[in-house]
Amino acid sequence: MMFFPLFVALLIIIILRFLLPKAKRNRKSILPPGPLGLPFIGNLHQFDSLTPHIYFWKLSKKYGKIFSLKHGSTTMIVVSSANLAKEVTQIQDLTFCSRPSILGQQKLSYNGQDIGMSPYNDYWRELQKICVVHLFSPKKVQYFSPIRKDEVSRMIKKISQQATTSQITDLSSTVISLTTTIICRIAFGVRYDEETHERRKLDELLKVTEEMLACFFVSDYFPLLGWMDKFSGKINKLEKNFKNLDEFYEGLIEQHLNPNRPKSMEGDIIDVLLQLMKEKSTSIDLTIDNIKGIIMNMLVGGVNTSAATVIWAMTALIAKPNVMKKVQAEIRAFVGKESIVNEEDIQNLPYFKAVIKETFRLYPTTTLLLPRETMQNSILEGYEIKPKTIIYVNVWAIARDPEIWENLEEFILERFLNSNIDFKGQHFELLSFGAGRRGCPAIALGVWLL
Ligand code: HEM
Repeated sequence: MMFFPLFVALLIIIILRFLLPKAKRNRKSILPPGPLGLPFIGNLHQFDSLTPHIYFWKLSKKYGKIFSLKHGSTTMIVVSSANLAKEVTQIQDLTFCSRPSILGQQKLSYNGQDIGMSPYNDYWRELQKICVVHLFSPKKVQYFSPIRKDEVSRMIKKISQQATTSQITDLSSTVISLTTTIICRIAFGVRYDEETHERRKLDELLKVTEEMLACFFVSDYFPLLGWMDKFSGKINKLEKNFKNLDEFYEGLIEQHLNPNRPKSMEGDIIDVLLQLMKEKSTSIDLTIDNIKGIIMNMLVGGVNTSAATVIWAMTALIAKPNVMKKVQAEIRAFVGKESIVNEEDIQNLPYFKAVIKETFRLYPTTTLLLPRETMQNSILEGYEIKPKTIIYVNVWAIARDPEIWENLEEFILERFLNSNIDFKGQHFELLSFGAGRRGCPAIALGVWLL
């Protein structure tokens, strides 16, 4: 009975929409085309949250390289071509470079006090500067090189031992463990041994954090229905996750402030940030919450992206034994008796470099980049885009654009052997790290000097 007035109102809206002369409807339509949604919820009921990039790719086949959707009152635009990606991330970067405020992300980033989820403002600009100069500069990336070498050597030893005792190696968990350990050592100077209680606790904490960051909260689209998130238990889970993370960061910061801290903490990311805070050498007052937000970015932005890239590359090579043989031969010829490739030598391994590029093309880890939010009115491909519109760049679809790539579903290294296309944000057909102001600030760390 309670829903009857709502039902009548919706019915009237639908009837009016269809009774309106077509010309008048068109005149109102300044947005790019897109699938017809329902009143109030828009296209939410059609959304595929597990593989949104594939869903968007299918829509782009029907509605074009730029299309729009509505989620509640939020307008979303999806672009699926290299030219439009360039428009969004380079030509009109300043218009499209903010981030939407999404409940889970806001909470876990201390209200956007991190780098990734912060809106575009003075605060974000200063953090970006800190990243470029202090955290992920070529010198700093080089400084962490012994950590990467040590961890890769340990992994090789473990795999060799497993091979000699005929044990099966679980590639995914081995690689995820590697990237988690490296990021923990770089960010806060601690090595959590596998199979320890502390390590299992951290892995679980990260798992729930990823889940909360990707979680759908009704209140993001229907603020008046926020009670539904409480009712479903999501808010409780988010609060608990936040509290656990906060305690974890507090413990680490306390250890760093202790004069008897282990030597491994000297020069790590928390150490650098605490130093900057103490010196007051930045144009904003860096706070402990800022440091916590940045640590969260490193854990969330660094672990799974790097691991997934390695896992995809290995999967592609296993499926193509001939290509695998060629890459192995190139590496063995170069390495000689050494058991590990020095990072600076990767420049001399063109076939191996092509593996990385082709993996980034076919299996980008951040398939839609991070969502951008428009800061002002703008025109994109002739359409009028209002402020606070959310923009997605479908990198996964661009990698499947037949106007750019031949045999696009095939893992073919030759396409990169005699080409200058790279993934550093200047070639919009290969945007694995994004581009422009909001492009990945840790690209050098992400690819270890490639
Ligand atoms: C293979 C590894 C990695 C890949 C493929 C990757 C990819 C990306 C992508 C696609 C974006 C969004 C760019 C955009 O919206 O235009 C991004 C942003 C970001 N990444 Fe990475 N990333 C990697 C490694 C890392 C690492 C190791 C860290 C930190 C230790 C990191 C920290 C960040 C941060 C903080 C942002 C947000 C930048 C901003 O909004 O201003 N990433 N990354």
